[in-house]
Amino acid sequence: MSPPDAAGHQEDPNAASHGQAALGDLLAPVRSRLILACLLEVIGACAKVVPLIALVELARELLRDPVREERVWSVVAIAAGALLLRLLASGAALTVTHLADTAFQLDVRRRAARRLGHVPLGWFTDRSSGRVKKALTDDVADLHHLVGHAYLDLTTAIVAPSAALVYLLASDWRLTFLTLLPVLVGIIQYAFMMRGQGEQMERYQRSIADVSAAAVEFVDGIAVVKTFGQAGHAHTRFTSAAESFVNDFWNWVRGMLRGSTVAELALAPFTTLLAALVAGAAFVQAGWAEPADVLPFLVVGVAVAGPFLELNYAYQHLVSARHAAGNIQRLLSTEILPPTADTPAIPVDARVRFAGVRFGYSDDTEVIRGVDLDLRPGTVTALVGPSGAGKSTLASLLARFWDPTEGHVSIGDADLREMEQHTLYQHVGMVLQDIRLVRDSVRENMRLARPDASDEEVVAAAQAANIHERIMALPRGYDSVHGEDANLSGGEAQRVAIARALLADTPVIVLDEATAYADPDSETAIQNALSRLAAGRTLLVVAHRLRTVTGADQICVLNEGRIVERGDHESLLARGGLYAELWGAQEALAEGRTP
Ligand SMILES: Nc1ncnc2c1ncn2[C@@H]1O[C@H](COP(=O)(O)OP(=O)(O)OP(=O)(O)O)[C@@H](O)[C@H]1O
Repeated sequence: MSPPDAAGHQEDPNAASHGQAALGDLLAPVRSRLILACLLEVIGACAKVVPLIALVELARELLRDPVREERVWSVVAIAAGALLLRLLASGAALTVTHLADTAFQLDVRRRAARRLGHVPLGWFTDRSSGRVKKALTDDVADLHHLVGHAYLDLTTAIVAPSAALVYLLASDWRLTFLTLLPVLVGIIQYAFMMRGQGEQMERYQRSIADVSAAAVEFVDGIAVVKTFGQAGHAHTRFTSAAESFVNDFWNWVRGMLRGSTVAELALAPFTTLLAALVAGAAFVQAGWAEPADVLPFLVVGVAVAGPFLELNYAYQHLVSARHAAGNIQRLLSTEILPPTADTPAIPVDARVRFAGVRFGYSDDTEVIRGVDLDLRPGTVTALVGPSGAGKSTLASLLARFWDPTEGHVSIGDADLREMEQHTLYQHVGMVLQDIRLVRDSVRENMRLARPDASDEEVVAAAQAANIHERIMALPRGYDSVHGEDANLSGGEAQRVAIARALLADTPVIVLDEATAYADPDSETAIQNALSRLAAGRTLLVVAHRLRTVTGADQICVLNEGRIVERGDHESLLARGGLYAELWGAQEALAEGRTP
């Protein structure tokens, strides 16, 4: 399988448009619970309007002569009952949505864990880790707001005004129309303002992304740009992105300022009240209504206009939730390794074979262009060659970071694609250039390879990797936690990784740039550790310093994705080809001569 976004994934700018479908898919398991919650909220929203109507009826009753005490008490009881019902129904609705949200988050995180457990290891770069974090924390939090609150807010914002409207229409349709005229104006004004907002919103999001990118670039590269006296240049990039953001934002807001002031004024409860008062007074004067008939419009009219702004907020949440759902859905559909055959292959020995292997990170550039290579059990094979020749890529195929696009890689006659993951990693161990220690004790970091290893075995592996003394010098020895009280240098972390590989005791080992961090002191320690690791195993070493691999059983010189020379050190030197050239250049450098 080829990497879907190995070159670095850009967030899909059209995520929002795919978002609706994604949202539907993601929420499918909790849809019935959400419907139930919305139905409960409908009851709560209707009950919310009842006390207002009761207030009107109470006022009407109190204006009568004589006052019917019994009726007054029944109206009060209905109002109190409605309040209680509102509390219970909305409380129950909130409980249901929050339970649904918990189930939804668990489902998303489980699906993500299952999916990511089957994506190729090469997919996990810093950038993709950032995407995973964003999707599983920020985007899931955005959806929490939608699932937990916004659907209910939306329901109340639609149902409560509708119920109030029905009551008003039943009281007097002409007064209803006049009272709600400003609301109508406000809604039309809003609709007018919202035209083209999608485009503006996208421009705004792009400006924010530019500012973030410039800020990250500025902060990440500050040491380098300062070293080269270019801090001013990086600073200019950041300020111009920020200025362009401010301009875009101001143009957008300025255009909306007048319109939104008019709309908000028209929708303000005070305006509805004023309209009801003016229209009511006119109707009473004209003899078309009694003063008591105006009361519903003064009290309940406000309930129609008020929730409109809430409707707007709930809609905004829906829009951002769609965007978030798009991101989560893309993470959950990350391309995975094809499933293993029904009868998984098991290696018969530690022989490694690359047969006609071709691979590219993208369809248009091939990095490995037809490699045939045999690694006999118990031998050391070194991959050398110019930078960018494809050495690390070829080695990573043996640990199944990616699958070849053509040909195959096998261990003990078992194609890697036909092996179960755990079988593969029981056979192949890795010490890579990018050493990853997890935030846990040094002991547990080593035990990652074999959780059942005893303390004695851990210490023995650390001794063999020449790192035991250093670990004992840490504040809490083997219990020191990486990143807290165990701050290991690159070379030391590498020896921990070698100890881990020793503990894993796999018959095949991939070593990538095993001497990258070595200072002269630790180089000997690392080399000794490596010799112990190599003993009896099949080793594939990516080497930059040719001196470290002169003893290898076989040295393969890679150039532009092909093996151009192979043999042992002596025979390659005698041949006078690329290897001899690289050797000459490195020796000259080591001796301080110009190559
Ligand atoms: N994850 C990746 N995504 C896309 N391209 C990549 C990736 N890793 C490596 N490449 C590209 O593949 C080519 C081979 O890289 P590779 O790291 O395998 O070469 P190398 O011989 O190990 O180089 P070096 O000695 O400099 O480490 C290079 O052009 C590199 O830019």
